[in-house]
Amino acid sequence: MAADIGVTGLAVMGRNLARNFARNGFSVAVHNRSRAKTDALVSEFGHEGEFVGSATAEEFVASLSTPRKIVIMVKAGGPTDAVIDELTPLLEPGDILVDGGNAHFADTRRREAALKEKGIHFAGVGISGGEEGALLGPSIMPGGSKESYAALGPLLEKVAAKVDGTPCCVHVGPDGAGHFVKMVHNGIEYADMQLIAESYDLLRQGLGLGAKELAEVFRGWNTGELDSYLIEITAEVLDQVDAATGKAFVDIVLDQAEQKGTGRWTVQTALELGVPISGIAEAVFARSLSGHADQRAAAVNLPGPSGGTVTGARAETLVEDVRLALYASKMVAYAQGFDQIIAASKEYGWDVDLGSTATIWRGGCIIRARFLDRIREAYDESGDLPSLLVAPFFAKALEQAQQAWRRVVTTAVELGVPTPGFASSLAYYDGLRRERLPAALIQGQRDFFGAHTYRRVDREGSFHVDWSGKREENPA
Ligand SMILES: NC(=O)C1=CN([C@@H]2O[C@H](COP(=O)(O)OP(=O)(O)OC[C@H]3O[C@@H](n4cnc5c(N)ncnc54)[C@H](OP(=O)(O)O)[C@@H]3O)[C@@H](O)[C@H]2O)C=CC1
Ligand SMILES: O=C(CO)[C@H](O)[C@H](O)COP(=O)(O)O
Repeated sequence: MAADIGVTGLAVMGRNLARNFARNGFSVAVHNRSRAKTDALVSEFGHEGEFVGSATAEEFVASLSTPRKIVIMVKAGGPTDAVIDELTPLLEPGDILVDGGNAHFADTRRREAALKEKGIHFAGVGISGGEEGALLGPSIMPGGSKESYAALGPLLEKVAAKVDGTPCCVHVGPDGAGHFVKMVHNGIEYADMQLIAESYDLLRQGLGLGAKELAEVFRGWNTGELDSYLIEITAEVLDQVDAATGKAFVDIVLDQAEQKGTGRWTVQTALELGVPISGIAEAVFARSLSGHADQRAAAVNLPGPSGGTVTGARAETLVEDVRLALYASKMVAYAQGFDQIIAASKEYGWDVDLGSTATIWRGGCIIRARFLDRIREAYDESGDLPSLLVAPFFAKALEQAQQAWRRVVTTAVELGVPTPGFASSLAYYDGLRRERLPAALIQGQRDFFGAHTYRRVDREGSFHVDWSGKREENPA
């Protein structure tokens, strides 16, 4: 019998996605470059559903019902191109190739355009949730044509996570829209993780709390507004004890955060689109700084406070203040991420629905959080919000949090605890709400040294001052 869907690339994500399809009643053709992973999947999990294992790409393609639907789950970049190149000559017009990896959206656009010429649909589909999500229900962000989604959608929606019965899977938009939204998801993931790490660091330094006590703090936070997957797993990580040493697990892990590239892409793309995603950028840079071990070792004795505990009234409110600072900074990260999606949607004509995007992030993915319901409501109520932060729910929450946020940044600065995420998010917030910014002075400087011209607050047009002459203003 011909299989309903194929999965090629059977490492942690592909294997579990294939099992998810099979557990949901689809027959699944499975294939991997090296045969061992295919055999292992069929022998270990064959009882979970109907799998058709193939040793070669030819067998794999031949085992699928037409039009073929093939999900590629391999390393992003060259490996994805290699798989596409191997499969394409075996496919027919109307077949659908899905890239479920973390591809750069520009690669997806290039691949879709090339395959379109051969009549093959190419859909870049963001998938989040890690190993467990792929098996039990990920958040799925499909791009590609409406036509490809008409065929793929029912399968993807069946295996996606569900929240209140709604699948965390909606057609995001054409060509690279799905992978773009997944990239921004990962950028927000970086920001959220950095903010949580700063909260942990400041409370540990400022109050002298141990890892187990901090696990309890995070567990408590997870019952309120901050309820989210990342807060939940933070408590688990902090609770973990290293079997070899009996120390807190977090204390035996090397403090150098790695990255595979999606956070960096988010920032690079934001720079190109001119969108200030400063909180996300700080999170990427904080990981980079952590990895500069030699510089850190050389700088360790530079002057400045190195921790120290907070006492008195400030100590009593620090946990709640940090919770509020985390909540407010997290709102900024999401607002910046959504701004970036809006900018790309306009640039590429994707028409991404922001409320639906918030809906698909409510479950299954790494950034799933209770407050995504509020984001969905905000964009459903007003699709052209100038910033998420001005939506009534968020404006009110920021009002309640902003004084605590300032106290937290002040405390961190006094203690010498680096909080780039909190500080830059607060600076972004203050920058947005400032009636007049010092950008006017920058314009003056630009006009002085480079005759770059400026606009006036009281008249239309561009102007230039003859700085090296009589310093008179002339229309540019
Ligand atoms: N891991 C995670 O939590 C998440 C990963 N992703 C993305 O999903 C995709 C798969 O991730 P993951 O499961 O972690 O696997 P990896 O990213 O570790 O990729 C391993 C898979 O890629 C295959 N592969 C590598 N090079 C080639 C090549 N040149 N030709 C053919 N196949 C090749 C490997 O085959 P072989 O066994 O023969 O070496 C193996 O099946 C990636 O794009 C990743 O970014 C998305 C969300 C979460
Ligand atoms: O895509 C993901 C989740 O949605 C991965 O977990 C993500 O790639 C991890 O990124 P990094 O290794 O850069 O921290």
